[in-house]
Amino acid sequence: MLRWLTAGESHGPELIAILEGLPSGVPVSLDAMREDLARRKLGYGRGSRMKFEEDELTLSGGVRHGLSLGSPVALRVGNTEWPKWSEVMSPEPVESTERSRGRSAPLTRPRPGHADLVGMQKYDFDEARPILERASARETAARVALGAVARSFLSELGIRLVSHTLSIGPVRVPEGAPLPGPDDVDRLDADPLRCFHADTSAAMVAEVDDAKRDGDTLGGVVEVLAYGLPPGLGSHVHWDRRLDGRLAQALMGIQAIKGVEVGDGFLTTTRRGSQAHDELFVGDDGIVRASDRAGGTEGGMSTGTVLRVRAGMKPIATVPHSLRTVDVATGETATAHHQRSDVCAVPASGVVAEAMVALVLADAVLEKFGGDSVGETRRNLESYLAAIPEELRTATASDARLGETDAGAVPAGV
Ligand SMILES: Cc1cc2nc3c(=O)[nH]c(=O)nc-3n(C[C@H](O)[C@H](O)[C@H](O)COP(=O)(O)O)c2cc1C
Ligand SMILES: C=C(O[C@@H]1CC(C(=O)O)=C[C@@H](OP(=O)(O)O)[C@H]1O)C(=O)O
Repeated sequence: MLRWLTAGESHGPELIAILEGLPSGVPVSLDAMREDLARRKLGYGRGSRMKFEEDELTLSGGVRHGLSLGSPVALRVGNTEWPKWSEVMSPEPVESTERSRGRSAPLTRPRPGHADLVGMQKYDFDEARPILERASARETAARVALGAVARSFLSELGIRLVSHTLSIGPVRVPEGAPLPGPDDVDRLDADPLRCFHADTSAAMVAEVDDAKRDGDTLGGVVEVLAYGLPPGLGSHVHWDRRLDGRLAQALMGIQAIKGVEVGDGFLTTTRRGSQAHDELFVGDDGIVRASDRAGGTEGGMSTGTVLRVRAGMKPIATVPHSLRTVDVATGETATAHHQRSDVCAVPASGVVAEAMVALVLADAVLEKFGGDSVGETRRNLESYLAAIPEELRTATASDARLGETDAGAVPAGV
């Protein structure tokens, strides 16, 4: 079992994360983790904070000479902006006069769509600062750093992930556009919206410009693909063991994600049964699925084909053209507080979604194959695959196979 926890506030000194249950022998590279942290800052439409704030990553446990030890991996993502916030976010009490000025001024005009108001009700605060600090997606930096470790473990077993942007507001990748493979990550990261379809990406840039001009914000949809999964991760036997359910929870657990789809998702509900499923044929290397509408799971288990999951993000809640709210200090109608914000953070959400999918898959792999060292996990995986009787074997998922099926087409509707 793999467990993970994060702690830390958006403007605090650092985020802290722990990953428990990782076998020994997994390459853990600070450079690879920093690369993923840099990827999370990408995306046309992110706010100014992404430019001046640095993630200062350090490893505090669980790794020696570049390899995991089997003990909990502990890491810190320091925040270079901390000196400016050390009074506002001081863990020590501060004088009440200091509490009322500048950055410390109470935030009493909660933003609709953010955690501000309900958080104040629930945690008994009279202003939003103590809530927004943890509700902020700054926390996803810690998850992405952990996700890099999970990805390294998975890649030791031949499992590789990629994410891309499917839509920004109303602009979406057309039906039939090719899907990215695991070797397309650099190309995707070079695109302003992490979109695999160049013409759509240009239209997305225009959409972000438009929203920014209007003082507005945008959401969208990202998709994560996992290549090289074995069949049988997760289980049909109990609701909380279903792989699709676990993925949905992990993706919905990302700030602002409001919908998750597996495979063709809601589109499948509009099809007749004869057009909704992936028919089986005898291929050269075993049973072949003729399509990938299901997105790589059946009965809550991975099928061994490419996993395809999507997450839909609502538009950023801190709308520059401020939304109407109530000033809870005066009881008067007001406009919601706004200092700065992202116009669109969908590409960054794709990188976070990739991290969450990696963590869930790594957990499911360990549940199925165990192993205190990565070598043991690999041996167990290989012997499981070798023990599947010839007549039940499916051909291994690969880019080439995906290209031969209709899964290469991006289905309409999300
Ligand atoms: C990568 C990322 C960046 C975000 N940036 C902002 C932002 O700049 N301003 C904002 O108001 N919300 C931002 N959000 C969304 C808020 O964190 C989210 O709206 C808030 O937690 C409430 O959403 P919820 O109802 O899903 O929890 C961002 C989310 C993600 C994933
Ligand atoms: C700091 C990050 O994202 C932040 C997430 C966020 C929110 O409300 O979720 C609001 C913004 O912060 P601020 O309100 O301080 O400008 C984003 O910059 C990050 O992703 O590293």
